[in-house]
Amino acid sequence: MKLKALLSHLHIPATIEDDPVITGIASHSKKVKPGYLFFAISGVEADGHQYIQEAFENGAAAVIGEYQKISGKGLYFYAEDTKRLLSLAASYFYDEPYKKHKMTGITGTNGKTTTSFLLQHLLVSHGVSTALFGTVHHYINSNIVKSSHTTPDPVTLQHLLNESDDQAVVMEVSSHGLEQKRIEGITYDQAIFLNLTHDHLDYHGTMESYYLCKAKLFSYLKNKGTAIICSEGTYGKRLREELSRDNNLQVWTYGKRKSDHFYIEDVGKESFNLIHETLHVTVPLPLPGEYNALNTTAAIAAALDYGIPIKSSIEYLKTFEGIPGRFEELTLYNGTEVIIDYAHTPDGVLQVLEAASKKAGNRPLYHVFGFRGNRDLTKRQEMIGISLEYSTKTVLTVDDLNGVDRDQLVLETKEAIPKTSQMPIVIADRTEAIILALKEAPPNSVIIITGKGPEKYKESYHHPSDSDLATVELFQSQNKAALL
Ligand SMILES: CC(=O)N[C@H]1[C@@H](OP(=O)(O)OP(=O)(O)OC[C@H]2O[C@@H](n3ccc(=O)[nH]c3=O)[C@H](O)[C@@H]2O)O[C@H](CO)[C@@H](O)[C@@H]1O[C@H](C)C(=O)N[C@@H](C)C(=O)N[C@H](CCC(=O)O)C(=O)O
Ligand SMILES: Nc1ncnc2c1ncn2[C@@H]1O[C@H](COP(=O)(O)OP(=O)(O)OP(=O)(O)O)[C@@H](O)[C@H]1O
Repeated sequence: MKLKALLSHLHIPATIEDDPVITGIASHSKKVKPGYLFFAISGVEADGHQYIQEAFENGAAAVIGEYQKISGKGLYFYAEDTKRLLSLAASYFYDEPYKKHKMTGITGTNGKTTTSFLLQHLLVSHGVSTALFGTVHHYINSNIVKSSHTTPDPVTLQHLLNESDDQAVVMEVSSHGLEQKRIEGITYDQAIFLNLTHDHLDYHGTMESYYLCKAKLFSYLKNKGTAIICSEGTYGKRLREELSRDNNLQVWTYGKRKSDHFYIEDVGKESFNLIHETLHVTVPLPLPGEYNALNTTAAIAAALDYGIPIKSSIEYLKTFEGIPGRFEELTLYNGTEVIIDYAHTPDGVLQVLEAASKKAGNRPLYHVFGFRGNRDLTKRQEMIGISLEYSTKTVLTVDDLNGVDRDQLVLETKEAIPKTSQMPIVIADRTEAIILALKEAPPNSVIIITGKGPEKYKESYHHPSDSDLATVELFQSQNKAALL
């Protein structure tokens, strides 16, 4: 692709004699190769304009930045909003690959991974080849691609969209992705709003700006595209009101009210009832909890928009195999049931503990979890409060340190404990904390470990294990051996 064509697509005026061939796009100076177009971006940690020289040294054919002028030599163009331009350029460079697929974007504080796995399962079961972008992994042309971000950076995203020969693309769209305009240059056929509750206030500042950021996903919908909105919660209702004024969209709501296009009732352990227009059906619950009945309804509604009848989706749900680290269950030799879950927000913890305590009934419920360093501190106290309310015993530990000293994180965690009579145990070593719960919980208890889900530990701990599941399995194998 020639530089002039790219600049003209981005509406950047340029009078240049040479028109070099652009061989790639980059926003990180160290990824620049000869012939690349480099975008200088002012970020949270660094300022890409400081790396322009390095980009030229690595062979950049040209640079686009937000400074009016730069010192030094090289083809430089001034423009506003390089984050947006980077995404538009990447989309153009890779031939606007969204056009090859039917595109679904899913946003919300919690449930993006769950809903995207469910929708992918329904589509694939119906014979629609489906790519997936998300936290656990990306999935392109039936191959798993490692994921470093829920919503990848624009160059990776557009490259993978171009690589994908899949008919459909189901994409988790994070608020960071939206704020950083990573999805600019994509038009969606359908977009799903799951919920909005307390998270990421370290980044967004207020719930209002967090909401406005999430709501932006719907501005990327095509004309007559479908908006699927969970109308539970104030923000879902607000979005429904705002979008229903837009005659260019098809707005479907789901929730627990008869006024919803898809409404649910009688959520049990195994199934729930779904009502859509004149259809009343019983749907198998693929994962426990009312929140998963809602996630499943979102996936069924999205599948219907793809032309998949609800009754077919119900059949397909019977073969859903679950998701790593989302209410993942295993039973110990002594009858205790262990649940590994990715809940890491107050609402996520509340929902999953409600489901776990229903499962536990009169049996003791132990809860092990910790906080990530350098992430929204304001949600911690609420999360501990919820844990203390639902669990027989709470064991607090650490999650990823993210550069924070472990003792410091433990101190911050202790400071977040609400002043209640029931004090949680605090154990700095995550493997020790899990093993303590496993040892202490009487036979036939329920133990829930939240926060990390399937992710590998980033820290090293006392016991030789690299994930919550591996720690439980280590304990299980040692104790089985002791019994023999
Ligand atoms: C806060 C945040 O989201 N930051 C993301 C953002 O970084 P940034 O724009 O702030 O970049 P920066 O590090 O300040 O650097 C500024 C610029 O200088 C450039 N640079 C920097 C160094 C250098 O040597 N040369 C160079 O050119 C950088 O490439 C960048 O363009 O853009 C980068 C490139 O796309 C991302 O890798 C980075 O993700 C960081 C690592 C991150 O942890 N992000 C998380 C919070 C995130 O995005 N999470 C969401 C899911 C959240 C959830 O729902 O749980 C996700 O979608 O994954
Ligand atoms: N609809 C929901 N409402 C509230 N909590 C939910 C919902 N769905 C899932 N959860 C809880 O949130 C946790 C994370 O779920 P999931 O991974 O599907 O969300 P996510 O939005 O993809 O999160 P992330 O982007 O951080 O990975 C689950 O393990 C569960 O505890």
